[in-house]
Amino acid sequence: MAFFRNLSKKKGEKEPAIGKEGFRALWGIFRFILPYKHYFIPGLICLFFSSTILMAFPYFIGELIGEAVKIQQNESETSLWGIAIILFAILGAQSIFSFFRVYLFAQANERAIADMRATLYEKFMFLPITFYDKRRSGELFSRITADVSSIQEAFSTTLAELIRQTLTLVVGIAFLLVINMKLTFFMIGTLPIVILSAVFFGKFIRKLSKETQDTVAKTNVVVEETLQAISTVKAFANEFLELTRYKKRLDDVVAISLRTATYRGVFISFIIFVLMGSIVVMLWFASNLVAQGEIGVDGLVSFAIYAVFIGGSIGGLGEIYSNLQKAVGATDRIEEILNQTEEPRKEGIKNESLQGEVSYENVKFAYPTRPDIEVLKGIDLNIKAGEKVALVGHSGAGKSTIIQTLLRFYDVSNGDIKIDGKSIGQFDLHTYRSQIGMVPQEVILFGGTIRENIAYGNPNATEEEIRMAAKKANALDFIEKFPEGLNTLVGERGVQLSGGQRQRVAIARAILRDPKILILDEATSSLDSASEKMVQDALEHLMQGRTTIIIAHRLSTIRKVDRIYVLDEGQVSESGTHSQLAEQDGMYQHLLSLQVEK
Ligand SMILES: Nc1ncnc2c1ncn2[C@@H]1O[C@H](COP(=O)(O)OP(=O)(O)OP(=O)(O)O)[C@@H](O)[C@H]1O
Repeated sequence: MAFFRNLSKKKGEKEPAIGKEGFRALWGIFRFILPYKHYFIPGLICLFFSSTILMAFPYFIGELIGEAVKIQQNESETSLWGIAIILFAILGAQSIFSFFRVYLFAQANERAIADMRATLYEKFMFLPITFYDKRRSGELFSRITADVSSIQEAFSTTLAELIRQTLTLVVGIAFLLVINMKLTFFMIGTLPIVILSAVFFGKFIRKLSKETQDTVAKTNVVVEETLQAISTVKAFANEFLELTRYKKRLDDVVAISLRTATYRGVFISFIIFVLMGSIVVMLWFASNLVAQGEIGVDGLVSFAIYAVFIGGSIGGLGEIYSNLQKAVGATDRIEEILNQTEEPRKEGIKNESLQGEVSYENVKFAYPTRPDIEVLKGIDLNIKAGEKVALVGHSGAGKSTIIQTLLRFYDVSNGDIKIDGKSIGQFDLHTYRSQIGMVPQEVILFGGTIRENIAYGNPNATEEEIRMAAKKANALDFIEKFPEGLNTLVGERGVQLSGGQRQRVAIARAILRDPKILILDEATSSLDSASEKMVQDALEHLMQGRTTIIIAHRLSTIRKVDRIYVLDEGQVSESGTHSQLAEQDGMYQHLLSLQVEK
């Protein structure tokens, strides 16, 4: 039956066959178990005993029945109690070993799997942004969830099953040979017919199951998309359109599932016929041997039970193989991530406090995903410590790219970026980034409380410091209006706060961080004027005493900065104060005129 279960459980994905490499990968992932070998090895020993002890069971059942027949025929006077007690002793010993096998495996496994998840997560945290540019977050998410779970199953159930079934097979066949060689060879001769027909049909059914899974997956995409954008669906009054779309997909699912079910029905009845047929043939052959006196009733009973054990273990091998396949695939994908190079963690100047002088010297840069397109084409910037500058320019001119390179998300291919006269590559990454603060364009908060979100700027901050930061960010008033105050939950990604409120929480966070260099990516969508004023006041507060780089979308907010750099297609086309640039017949003037027209 395990074979049938396997078919229905089969997921849509197809894993490659397990080769030498696959086993090597699986062996490699075993390193996570090694620290817990003092649980794992005794677990293996218990598994060995629980499996082998059980193999004595059919033998004594045969003895019991054989003895009963002899008593009936007055050939023996022994009490059956003795054998029954042995059978109970076998069962008892088997249960104790099984319990410890499960317990010890779980002790090793749960810890090893938690270590594996932590190692992967640590990797995620320290992998460079370039890694994320090439991958979808949903895909990475499934590495730490589904793939780790497949490996967990392999380490706990699958491995145990593999050992148990193999032992059952080997010990079982050995017992059978002892009972009667002729019958054993006859059984081994009929087995391939059952196995071959199961494998042949099984493959066909699996293909159909995959089709069903794919169709179901497509249906799920519709639900996922519409739930994510439910406000858009409602705003366009397209509920019925979506419903029709979904029902159409459901019809497809029903059609293909029914087709698969028909074939599965044929398959199951066929297999049962072949299975039962082979049992009938076997019993016929065995009865002949009994009639000829070659085998006793006790031998026949033991034989039948061993045959069931062996049949079960062969049936189980299919499921074991497909689980191993899944685990090998998962291992490959996990190893691929674990082998990626992280951002440097320990190199460079540590604990140096920055002054905040920033200079770009002929910086050229292309994103690794598009190496042919140079986004920065020789940028020069000179920003003294404490100065406030703005970057302006058309969409796509390279403003955000300058910030990304300043944050060392990417290394530049040419030129140098220096802070306080030292190339940024010389600093320890943690020391360096912890002195840069950022208020992003689209503030995304973490789903906890307002307090946790502000404290993200400095996890060691005291309650007083958090309140002070909220006050300076003009956020304390609105926070205190919530009944829960700082303990108010912000909802997933901060959706329960307004845009302006979210920005002020982000400003409070930056104030608490107290960075030497501050990056303000101005929100493109404008807030209402009252809210805008509060955010602007909070930003003024935040900018005091720090080098500030503002990515400006609305030119009205940057009139007072020390210098404006106008970017055009990856180059600085003009720079100067607002009044200098406004008088110049250049791009800034053009941008200004565009905004006035609005
Ligand atoms: N991760 C990335 N990988 C590849 N190309 C990118 C990436 N990010 C941005 N680009 C490209 O680099 C160019 C500059 O983009 P950038 O985001 O720096 O412009 P921007 O001036 O900040 O624009 P906006 O005002 O619209 O935000 C664009 O052509 C963009 O398509």
